Amino acid sequence: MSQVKDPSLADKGKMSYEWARDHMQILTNTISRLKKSQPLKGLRIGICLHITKETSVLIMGAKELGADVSACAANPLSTQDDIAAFLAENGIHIYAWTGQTPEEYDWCIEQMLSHKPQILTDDGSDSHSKIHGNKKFASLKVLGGTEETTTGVIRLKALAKEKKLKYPVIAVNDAYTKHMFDNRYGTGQSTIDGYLRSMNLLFAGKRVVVAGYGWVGRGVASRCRGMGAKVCVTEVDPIRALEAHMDGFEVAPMSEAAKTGEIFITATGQTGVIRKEHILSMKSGAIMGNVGHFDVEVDAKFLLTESKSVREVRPNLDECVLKNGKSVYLVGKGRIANLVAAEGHPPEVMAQSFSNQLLSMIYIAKNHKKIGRNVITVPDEIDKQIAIDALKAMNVNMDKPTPAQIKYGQSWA
Ligand SMILES: NC(=O)c1ccc[n+]([C@@H]2O[C@H](COP(=O)([O-])OP(=O)(O)OC[C@H]3O[C@@H](n4cnc5c(N)ncnc54)[C@H](O)[C@@H]3O)[C@@H](O)[C@H]2O)c1
Ligand SMILES: N[C@@H](CCSC[C@H]1O[C@@H](n2cnc3c(=O)[nH]cnc32)[C@H](O)[C@@H]1O)C(=O)O
Repeated sequence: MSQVKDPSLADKGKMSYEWARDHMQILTNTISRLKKSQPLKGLRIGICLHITKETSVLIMGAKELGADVSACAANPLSTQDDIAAFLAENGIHIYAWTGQTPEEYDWCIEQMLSHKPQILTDDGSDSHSKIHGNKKFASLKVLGGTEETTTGVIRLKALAKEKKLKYPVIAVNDAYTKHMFDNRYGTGQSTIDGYLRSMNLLFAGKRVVVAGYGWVGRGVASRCRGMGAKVCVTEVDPIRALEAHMDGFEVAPMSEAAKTGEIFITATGQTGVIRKEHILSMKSGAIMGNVGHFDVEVDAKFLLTESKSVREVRPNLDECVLKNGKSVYLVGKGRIANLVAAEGHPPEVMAQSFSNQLLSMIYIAKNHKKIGRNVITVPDEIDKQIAIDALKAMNVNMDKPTPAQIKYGQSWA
């Protein structure tokens, strides 16, 4: 009951799964610890995440804890086909392959939902939003859900604000052990990886423009600086712009940065951050892409449909010859470059995010009635425990406050 690109890739996928699993100690320890008690026994779990080697460790973990799992991709271009084949061979109902059309992407989400998940885990809220916006799924009885990323949480909070949210959701993104590490260090590294695989040009000495100085933007800007680039940040929030300035970055509006930038990376979750007028003012040779959310941060539609000509000059790099005669380049069709042009975040950082996911699924299973139709954060004790586990996995020791320090810290005198 699965649909993947090539089932014969399962053995390759198994090796990839094992490589990730062996570097996701926090997650695998949690799975081993809970295996005996089977906290997800008999539950149907629906997963709409990037189908990567790290995600396969989470999915196999949920299965080991007793769940019946159906899965689809959270992006039409991010599926690792060997991993999808491995999961299909291991009893997961999976509908995912890379290079989906928008219609196929939609169809796969619907197939995943056809397994009637009781707990729904999403990345970007495309499946949560389908349940809320499509009558076909109105009768689905979802006990609760989780959400992996910043933009997905924003969409769910908007539903809750309009009192339209149908079930409780845990905003996994909002855990400290998720956004401070995954969004910053994970995206920081995997963005460099994605851009390098697609363009294979030198960062050192280049003028890189990073749009957005949130968790993702900070990570990307700092890693680009580490590669020797001259980084300029664009922002709309005065506090974030001030922070970027004091972190030593140049800060400018996009209309100015566009004229001098050589590599552009958007990380805002917004729409129309790099627009037609910016693109037309860029230097010939400029390379742009996105690591925020949908393919609307950079105006990919303008580049891909209104250029004089478009050709893929390297994997995941389109040369767009504009009507003004300049050639500019788009990474990964404007979709998240770190997952489309590379393999997404490294396993160690996803171990933290996915430990939050797994423990949140279990929390929903036990507490969904108590939470009500709200978006809540990951309980503090889970967040802290993951930090403790991560330190242990990385062989890092820290101090404990002494009784005298605890007393001193609580005293007004
Ligand atoms: N590619 C990945 O693997 C990955 C990982 C984590 C998060 N994300 C996504 O990246 C996006 C950013 O996430 P975050 O956690 O950094 O969010 P955030 O809210 O911390 O930061 C977003 C920043 O963008 C700024 N911004 C908004 N509109 C802007 C504009 N027009 N120009 C310049 N700056 C603008 C905001 O002021 C804010 O500072 C979200 O869509 C999130 O879902 C992607
Ligand atoms: N559906 C949206 C979601 C944005 S992706 C952002 C999320 O991807 C997650 N992510 C990054 N790398 C990986 C990975 O390798 N495997 C699974 N998820 C990942 C990460 O936790 C982050 O919150 C879109 O495709 O545009």
